[in-house]
Amino acid sequence: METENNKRFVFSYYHIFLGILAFLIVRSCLEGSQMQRISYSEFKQHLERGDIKNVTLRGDSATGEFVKPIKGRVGYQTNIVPQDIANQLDKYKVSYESLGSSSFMGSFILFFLPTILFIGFWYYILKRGLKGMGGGGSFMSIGKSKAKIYVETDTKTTFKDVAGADEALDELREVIDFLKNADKVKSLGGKMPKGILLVGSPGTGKTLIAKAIAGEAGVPFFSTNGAEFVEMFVGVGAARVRDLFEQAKKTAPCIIFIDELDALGKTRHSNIMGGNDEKEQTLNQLLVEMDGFDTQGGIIILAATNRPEMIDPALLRAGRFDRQVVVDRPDRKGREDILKIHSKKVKMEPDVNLDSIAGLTPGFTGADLANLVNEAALIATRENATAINMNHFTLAFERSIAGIEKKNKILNAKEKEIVAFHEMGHTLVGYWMSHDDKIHKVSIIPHGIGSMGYTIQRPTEDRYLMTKEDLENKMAVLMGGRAAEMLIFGKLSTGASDDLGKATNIAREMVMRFGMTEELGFVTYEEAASPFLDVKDGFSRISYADDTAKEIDECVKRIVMNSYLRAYEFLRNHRELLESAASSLMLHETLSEEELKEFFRVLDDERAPHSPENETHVH
Ligand SMILES: Nc1ncnc2c1ncn2[C@@H]1O[C@H](COP(=O)(O)OP(=O)(O)OP(=O)(O)O)[C@@H](O)[C@H]1O
Ligand SMILES: [Zn+2]
Repeated sequence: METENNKRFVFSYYHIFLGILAFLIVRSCLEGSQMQRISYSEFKQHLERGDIKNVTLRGDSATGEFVKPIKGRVGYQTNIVPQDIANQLDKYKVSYESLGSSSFMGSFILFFLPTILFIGFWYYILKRGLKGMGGGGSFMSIGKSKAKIYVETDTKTTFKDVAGADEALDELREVIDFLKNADKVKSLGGKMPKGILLVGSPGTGKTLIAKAIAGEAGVPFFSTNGAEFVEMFVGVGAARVRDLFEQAKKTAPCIIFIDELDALGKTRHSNIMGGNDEKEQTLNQLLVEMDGFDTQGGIIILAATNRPEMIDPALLRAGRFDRQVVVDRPDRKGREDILKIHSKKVKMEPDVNLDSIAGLTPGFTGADLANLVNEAALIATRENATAINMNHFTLAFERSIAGIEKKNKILNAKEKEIVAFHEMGHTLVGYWMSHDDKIHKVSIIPHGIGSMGYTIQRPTEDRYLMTKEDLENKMAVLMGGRAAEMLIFGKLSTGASDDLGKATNIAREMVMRFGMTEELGFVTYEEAASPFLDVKDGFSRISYADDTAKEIDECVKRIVMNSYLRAYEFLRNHRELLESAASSLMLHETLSEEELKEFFRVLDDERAPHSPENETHVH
């Protein structure tokens, strides 16, 4: 919203400029083309012939219309002899008026104002451009306060206003301690991350969380939007970034929040023509500012995005936004809590069951739920009800679901079932194959583009070396999703393509890089890259024969298939466990490490020794 307003403001500002200019130019052109310049004697001849219709006197200058067009001109302009003119006009009875001797102002407006406006306009643009490029410190103030920067010095929002994002909040708690005790941390020489990137779908509460951190820590909250920085004139965005940091430094400790960081885009490599200097300059300025201050000053920059892949890698490097916190869509319990928060602001009948509404709304974000409560309140008002009842909620739900389904990927009951089995397949195989790895969390809440649910496995220690067996286990875990789907539904779905891709890559590496197959021996078949050629450009040289290529493909296929069969066998032998775990996942949508223990206990009893894996994130 705010972005829009600001843009409109900026646009109209320039447009008024251009409008006046165009008007004046067109007007003077029109006048010029319709007006004939004549000498005073010519004028007197016309007077004699009765060609002159009227006369307007402005000091020494006279303008007016002919009775009928002469040489295509309807009017004339001439310089008069002031002592003579009145007599002449009276003699021929031509109507005239005098506008006094304001000819200076008149010609000033007519001739100089457009020029001045024009020069001023370009001067203005040039100066702003220069300023952005780091020139002309004396013009500093020109760029001030153009970007919409919101400052809240006394934020009332706290963590109490946020629900269903406990993990994200836990990760951010230390930031609050840091801001609260900025002085102490400083004296101890402690280090904090400068930038934290909140990643999550629109409406999951990223802005809310950032504000709540400021509220909890009791520090000012500067917020702005990445799109604010991208203007049509080079250098403006960079100037705004500088302003923002200048202001923030004065009020440290504080939080700077930049929404839609992705608006600054990934411009640096994608622009062959060298265009879009504006984005690049803005981005560079942000990098400079981030590198230029240290967190001991007590400024923490939070940024939000729902398209982390669009963010320039330079922004993610150490010392910048090197910490990422995922803000997920809320699970069932989270949704209930969010509903509780928002329904506190309205009046509700006791029959309203928030838990069952939470059950109806998988995939809804915090913003969607806030809207739902709002909508229900509107419906209740329209019905002149004294409080919101369950019926109002049902109506509101029906109204909002269509839009939300379109906007988000919301699973229907059948899809939910398939995804639950798929994810549980990963989870159980994962736990079985690698007992050292902790399964951290499993969820069927859509997580991002191209993935349905997810399973997060955390390695208990960092791994540098992996054995053949490790890799095979890893592949089996990846194949566990599809294996579970096949076992239960007997059908293939598209949900496993990401897994298959990852498993295939591992198999390829085993064959081609690690020399782990008997058929192809301890030989690497890596594509030999010349130092002068970029492998990614497709110019790499293949250092093996066509027959070998075929053999490699077959080998890869066999390895992947074997891992699939291993996963399938395991799940077939534990079908009951799979079913009960999947139905629990369907109900709760997310299962934590703690909640999974119940199912893992069954496996613990028959465990075979296995080795750990690296962290895998399988879909
Ligand atoms: N976890 C939550 N708990 C409570 N309310 C929430 C939550 N998430 C969102 N909301 C509600 O939705 C509103 C909009 O959320 P917010 O603007 O913070 O989302 P966002 O993730 O920043 O979205 P965007 O990516 O569009 O900027 C909040 O003001 C709040 O009322
Ligand atoms: Zn999967």
